[in-house]
Amino acid sequence: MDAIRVRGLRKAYGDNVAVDGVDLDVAHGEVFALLGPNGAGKTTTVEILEGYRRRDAGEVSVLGSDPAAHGLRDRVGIVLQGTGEFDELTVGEVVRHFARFYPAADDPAAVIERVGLADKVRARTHTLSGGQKRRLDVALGIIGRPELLFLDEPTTGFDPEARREFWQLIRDLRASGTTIVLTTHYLEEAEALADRVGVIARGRLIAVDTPRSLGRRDSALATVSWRTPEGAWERTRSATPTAVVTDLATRFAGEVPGLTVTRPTLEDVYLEMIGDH
Ligand SMILES: Nc1ncnc2c1ncn2[C@@H]1O[C@H](COP(=O)(O)OP(=O)(O)OP(=O)(O)O)[C@@H](O)[C@H]1O
Repeated sequence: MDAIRVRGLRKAYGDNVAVDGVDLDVAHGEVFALLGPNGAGKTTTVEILEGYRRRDAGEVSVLGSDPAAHGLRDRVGIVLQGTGEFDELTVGEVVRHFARFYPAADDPAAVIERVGLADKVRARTHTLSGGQKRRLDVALGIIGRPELLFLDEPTTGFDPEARREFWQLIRDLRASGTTIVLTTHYLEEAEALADRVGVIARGRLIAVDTPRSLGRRDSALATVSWRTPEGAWERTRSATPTAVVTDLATRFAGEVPGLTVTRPTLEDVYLEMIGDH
């Protein structure tokens, strides 16, 4: 059985239909990224799966139960969009405090180390930087050793190095069997982490695929570009870029100036996809 199974999920706020008939399956051990523009319905969907929000219609099963009916607190970890502040408490106190809520909590010191806050154990949470607060949120999400972890825009405000460290943390969790559902606006993050991505636009799931194959990206035409002897840039789109490059190499009798061969990025296909909706 899948970790998550959703059929015909619907949620409206007054006249505003935020989630409009979403079907979704997430396998055990999978990392699934939900992409979509602001207001597309990602957070609403995820909050329904977490049991934080009630749905208007549809079937939802999370780890075999309906999140609206059953507490899954011990088995599910949740990182909401931006909290990370606990008044005068220190990082160590907050993580130790949350650890007490779980029957099989991880070691607080080890978790703090894993999220890269070891040198902030004694810092009061309100003194942390934005990115450090998000790291604390992540620590609280994983302290209970969840089977399933929800992360809503987990790396917003992270510097590039912190983002890479966070990606490694997610890979470690995946390797230990944790199922992960994350929302993100960073396409390279989805590409780096996700087994599959789902694109939500206006409350509908318009595509689900691997990052490599989304929008038939893997079979899209390649763009070959190079510089002519006169110094102008030339480019051509081709299904057989190797032949184009071979031909250029012959023509230039060796090195082709400024040669690049590119295919559409995940961001390219994503933008094209949501532009149509
Ligand atoms: N508590 C609420 N009350 C009323 N409307 C809401 C509420 N929460 C969300 N909405 C509306 O539902 C729609 C979907 O919002 P949601 O937060 O799910 O989008 P999102 O895809 O997570 O966006 P973002 O990328 O900006 O986080 C939006 O039109 C939003 O205004």
